[in-house]
Amino acid sequence: MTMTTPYPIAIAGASGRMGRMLIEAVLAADDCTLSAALDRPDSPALGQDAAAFAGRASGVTIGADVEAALRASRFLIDFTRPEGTLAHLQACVRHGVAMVIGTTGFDDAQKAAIEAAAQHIPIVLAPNMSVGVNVTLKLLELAAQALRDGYDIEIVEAHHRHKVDAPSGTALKMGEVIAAAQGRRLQDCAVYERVGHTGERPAGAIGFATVRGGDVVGDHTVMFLGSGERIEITHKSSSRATYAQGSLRAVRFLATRRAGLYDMFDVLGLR
Ligand SMILES: NC(=O)C1=CN([C@@H]2O[C@H](COP(=O)(O)OP(=O)(O)OC[C@H]3O[C@@H](n4cnc5c(N)ncnc54)[C@H](OP(=O)(O)O)[C@@H]3O)[C@@H](O)[C@H]2O)C=CC1
Ligand SMILES: O=C(O)C1=N[C@H](C(=O)O)C[C@H](O)C1
Repeated sequence: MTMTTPYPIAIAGASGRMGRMLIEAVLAADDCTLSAALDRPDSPALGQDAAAFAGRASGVTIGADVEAALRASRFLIDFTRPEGTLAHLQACVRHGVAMVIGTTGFDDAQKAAIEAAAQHIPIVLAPNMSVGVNVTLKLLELAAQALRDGYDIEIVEAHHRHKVDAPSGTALKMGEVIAAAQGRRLQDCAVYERVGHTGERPAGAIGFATVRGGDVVGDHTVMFLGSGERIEITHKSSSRATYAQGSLRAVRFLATRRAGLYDMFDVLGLR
């Protein structure tokens, strides 16, 4: 019987909704080990055991020393905020640590910084790590090609009251996938707001609508609205565990990859 060394994984945003889900997933996976848990220097979680929220002891204390965390790690999974991810990115390049980035809400300059870092380390960047959402993106590619003419496209997403970015990274990715499948660019056709006397809907627009409230984990619906019929493609998340499991699949994928920027289509073989 051959024994392999488990992947040493640091989790950033350890006390966040996704951070906790990821810590549980890493502790439950035979091929992974929790090497470090990071939070902000002013976080009340510092000094606690990383699994204390679940009434368990992991033996890993939540800290704010990024350099020490990365010295002990081969991978960093980061679901924080764009500024946090960007700071961690530079540290990962210095330490040669591979990254799985789930954070959303990056601007163009921040995306360019991630692309530049991927020349030095392997990175999986995806606004949604769930298998179901990524299969939905493939369905949207097909639908967008077949429903190119005569169908108006609207994307509606709903999330919990704590979400800070809109539209969701997933909704934006859906828009990008649809636009690309139709030979267009999202920035040329996206409509993010409608208020007052808007006039008639411009042909070819891709509209976005955002709902925020309660504890909704993440719902996305794309409508293709024609004359006499409409097609709706919906994905609903009922647990954040799917994002955590997808992130561990991304770690396993990165373990055999050189520097480069990858996404969940690469991880799941959907390209
Ligand atoms: N790709 C995917 O599949 C998914 C992506 N997401 C995305 O992941 C991100 C996190 O979501 P969620 O877990 O719900 O958010 P939370 O607010 O629950 O958690 C964020 C964590 O990151 C920490 N943090 C915030 N700012 C910084 C910073 N500048 N530097 C370091 N750490 C920081 C927070 O600390 P503190 O509490 O002290 O602020 C907290 O621990 C969001 O962008 C969300 O859209 C979410 C689910 C799935
Ligand atoms: O903030 C969240 O919760 C989620 N964020 C991601 C996004 O912005 O698409 C993924 C998922 O929808 C949950």
